[in-house]
Amino acid sequence: MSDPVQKHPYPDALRPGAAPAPHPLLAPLLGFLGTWAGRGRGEYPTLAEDFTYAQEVTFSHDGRPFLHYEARAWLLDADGRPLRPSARESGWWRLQPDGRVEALITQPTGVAEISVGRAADGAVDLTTHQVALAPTAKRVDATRRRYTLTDEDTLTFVHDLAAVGQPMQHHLSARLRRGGGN
Ligand code: HEM
Repeated sequence: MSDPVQKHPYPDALRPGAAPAPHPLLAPLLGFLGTWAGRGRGEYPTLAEDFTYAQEVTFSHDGRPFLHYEARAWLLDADGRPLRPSARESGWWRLQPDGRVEALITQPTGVAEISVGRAADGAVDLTTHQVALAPTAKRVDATRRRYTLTDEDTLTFVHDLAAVGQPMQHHLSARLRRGGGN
């Protein structure tokens, strides 16, 4: 006889005040914890048109010195209605002493990024340390990601991309609100 399946004894926390207590190294990014939703715009010189998208992002932790990160986007039509699923990614942001961050992020497009940067004053700036590509993935050379808490309920995001033979330049900008809405 096997034991009955138990509920996970160590669920993730989505708020700084929830159990488990956040690891002290999470301090610079405590304001990121939770679920965010909002809209953004994107472009790239290889694309015929700019696009508008909506996105949900979640940061959680289990008491250890890393965040679990998950983001799902979908494209919107000119009237703001959902058009189709778009980029999604998930990963782990490892917080180091002095606010250093090592982020491991994977995408279903066959791209795995390791980015490094710093977190301070509710902002983090990540640049590529290494990109690994699945054999059929499009070529991605590097990214730069900046996340900024402009107030406790607003997270802005800017993403630059060097890919498919193009130099580093703007791909995405978004403004997310805590718990949803725009
Ligand atoms: C909110 C997140 C994102 C959205 C909404 C988004 C949206 C798009 C869209 C609409 C396209 C055009 C192709 C298509 O229709 O699917 C595209 C292309 C592309 N995106 Fe993104 N993207 C996102 C994040 C990313 C990230 C994180 C990366 C890389 C790390 C990336 C790399 C690329 C590349 C390489 C292309 C192909 C360009 C080409 O072949 O000309 N995107 N993206």
